[in-house]
Amino acid sequence: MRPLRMVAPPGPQPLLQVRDVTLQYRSGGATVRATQDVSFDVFDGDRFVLLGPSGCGKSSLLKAVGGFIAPAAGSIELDGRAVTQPGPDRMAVFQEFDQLPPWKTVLENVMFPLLAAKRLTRVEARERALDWIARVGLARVKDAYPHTLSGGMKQRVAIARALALQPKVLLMDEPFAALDALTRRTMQEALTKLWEEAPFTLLFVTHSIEEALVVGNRILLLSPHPGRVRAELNSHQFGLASGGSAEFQAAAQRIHGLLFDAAGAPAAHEERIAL
Ligand SMILES: Nc1ncnc2c1ncn2[C@@H]1O[C@H](COP(=O)(O)OP(=O)(O)OP(=O)(O)O)[C@@H](O)[C@H]1O
Repeated sequence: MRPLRMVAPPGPQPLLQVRDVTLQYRSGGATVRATQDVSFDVFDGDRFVLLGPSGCGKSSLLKAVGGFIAPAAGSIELDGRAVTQPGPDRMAVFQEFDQLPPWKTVLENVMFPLLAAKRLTRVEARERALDWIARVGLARVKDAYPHTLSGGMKQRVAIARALALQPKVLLMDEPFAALDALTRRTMQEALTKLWEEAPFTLLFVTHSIEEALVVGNRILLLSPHPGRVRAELNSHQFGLASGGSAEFQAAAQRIHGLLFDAAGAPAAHEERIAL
């Protein structure tokens, strides 16, 4: 079945081009296919969400864009260059709270990649790190060690650390999934606010339909294992304030239908649907 392609891409050249990407793993002598012929474009300033059921290959796609795994078929280009390995132009934030070295303070954690990239002096790196720590609201705990911070605070450090390096794309793999509902909401707000203050390009993985609508301006729906593109949707009309609205609920229903319900599945031809 051909995927729905609802929206003409905004802007001329995509920053990130994913073309017909098939990802697979060797596991115990067998081949596990994670995605099949997945294509999408991400444009500068997009908040692009990969949404789909567990096991559809969202994390694998993020890892491939990160340069951690190579496609078995297809290509990934960032700014016109083939992605072949990890690089500081693609910083990642993961779900796990243990992604920060525990022996470094908040400030040292944020400074570390800046120093490792060797683009800034120590003084400049410190200044940049302090700025980002303040932007994520952690100035007060800049000298604290990760084990003294809450899950939400640790994720804020990880976000500051990633954005301080000014990557071309920020990769986020279910970054708020391990947080309680209230903190998750606060983190969605914090991320949106950071983007509004200084837009960056985001590739965000979630299996929460609501989170996809709130965080993303464009959403790629993937079918169950192995992941194929099911549909691509514009969701820029929704934000943090839209949560309870009838329009938001209807959009969430519609996406649910596209993902899980054969009756709600699109016809075998391209059609335009409004969220
Ligand atoms: N290292 C690996 N070795 C073997 N198979 C793997 C490996 N990593 C992922 N897979 C398989 O690839 C498929 C896609 O996994 P992936 O983690 O990318 O999906 P996902 O959509 O991110 O799932 P979830 O939402 O549960 O995190 C799954 O069948 C998974 O079991």
